[in-house]
Amino acid sequence: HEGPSSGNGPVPFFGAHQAGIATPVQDRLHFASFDVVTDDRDRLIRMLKEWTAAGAALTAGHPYGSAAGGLPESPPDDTGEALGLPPARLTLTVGFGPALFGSGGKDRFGVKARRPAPLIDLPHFPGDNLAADRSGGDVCVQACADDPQVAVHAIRNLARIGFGVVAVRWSQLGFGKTSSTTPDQQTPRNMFGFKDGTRNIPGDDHAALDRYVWASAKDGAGWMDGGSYLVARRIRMHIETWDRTSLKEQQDVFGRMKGEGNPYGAPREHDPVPLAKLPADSHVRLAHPDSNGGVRILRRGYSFTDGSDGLGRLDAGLFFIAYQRDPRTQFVTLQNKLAATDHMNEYVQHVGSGIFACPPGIRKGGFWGETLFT
Ligand SMILES: C=CC1=C(C)c2cc3[nH]c(cc4nc(cc5[nH]c(cc1n2)c(C)c5CCC(=O)O)C(CCC(=O)O)=C4C)c(C)c3C=C
Ligand SMILES: [Fe+2]
Repeated sequence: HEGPSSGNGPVPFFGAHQAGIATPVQDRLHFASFDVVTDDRDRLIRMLKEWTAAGAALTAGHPYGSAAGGLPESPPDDTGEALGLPPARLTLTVGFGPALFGSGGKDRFGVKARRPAPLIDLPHFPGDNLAADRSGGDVCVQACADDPQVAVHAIRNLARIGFGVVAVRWSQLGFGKTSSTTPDQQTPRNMFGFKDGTRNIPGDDHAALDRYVWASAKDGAGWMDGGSYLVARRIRMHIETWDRTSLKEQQDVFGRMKGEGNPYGAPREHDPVPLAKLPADSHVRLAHPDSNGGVRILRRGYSFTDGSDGLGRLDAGLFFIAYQRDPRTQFVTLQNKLAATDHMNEYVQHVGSGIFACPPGIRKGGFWGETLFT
């Protein structure tokens, strides 16, 4: 796989693909969605160039500019709370939402004609209860690191640099990665206590990445060649209900055993899934490629717990992140299937949503979004 799978070191910032997609999953997430608050295309481009310079510094473990040695009369360039911390495998992944390309007769930044066909407005799915203030956005940044302070510092400083050009619309902290892109590691567990990420696309399976994750110029939008489409869903999990549910019912929901993580009808976690042995409405049977014409996605989600909800219930769940080549045939196909009959729907609800076109990797001397804006 690309980059180290543990340790405090840096993950390369420049390359053919953005880091944070196929690179090994870190422990922590700070995901931010921004609205662009100016109509000035040149200002937006200038900010993306400055974000790029900052991204290169921060992912290498350096402050962006001066944190404590600058002019006493000015606020420091860098806010400083990551001084002395290692890079912690920080990755920053940028994406562009549908609204950036304009709607109706408006073409805010002169890119309307370049909106890629896969960057759809997601349809309403049965059971969705989406909050506007946790959905959408013009630009997203996924910051992942093994230290939450490093991920939060990165988003905070990008927001600071972007003042006057972008404003945070919503953001989400995550912990306890729920999927692995390195199958040699132990599979992490989600808030339901189940191993999550067993059958994910591994970050070193280049054939599968080319087929299911990396967009291609052949798909229509040349500027997205080597990029990927990100779908994010804030999925609330009804923990208290789940915790009163029998072990058998919990296992029936997934069609996998809670301890080992093996599928019904097979002894080991990574054994092929004997689909006919799983309940017809189980999550794994419904999400499996063989139930969906071969469709696969790269999952890279995190658990979240944002305290309690004021009614004594944990405000917890899964911040689901999936990367794919075309959401129309991948996420939408799967979510239509799951929303209709997944047994898990008794215990979860989708409350936030976003879709973003993540451009290809940055070349040295280039900038985030260069292929879109030039
Ligand atoms: C639209 C896609 C998916 C959503 C939304 C989703 C939500 C979700 N999933 C879990 C827990 C598990 N999911 C597992 C497997 C799995 N899930 C999806 C897709 C979505 N999940 C896929 C494609 C797969 C793999 C299917 C396969 O090929 O077998 C598993 C089993 C372990 C694993 O393989 O990862 C668990 C557990 C939760 C809790 C959740 C929303 C809260
Ligand atoms: Fe799942």
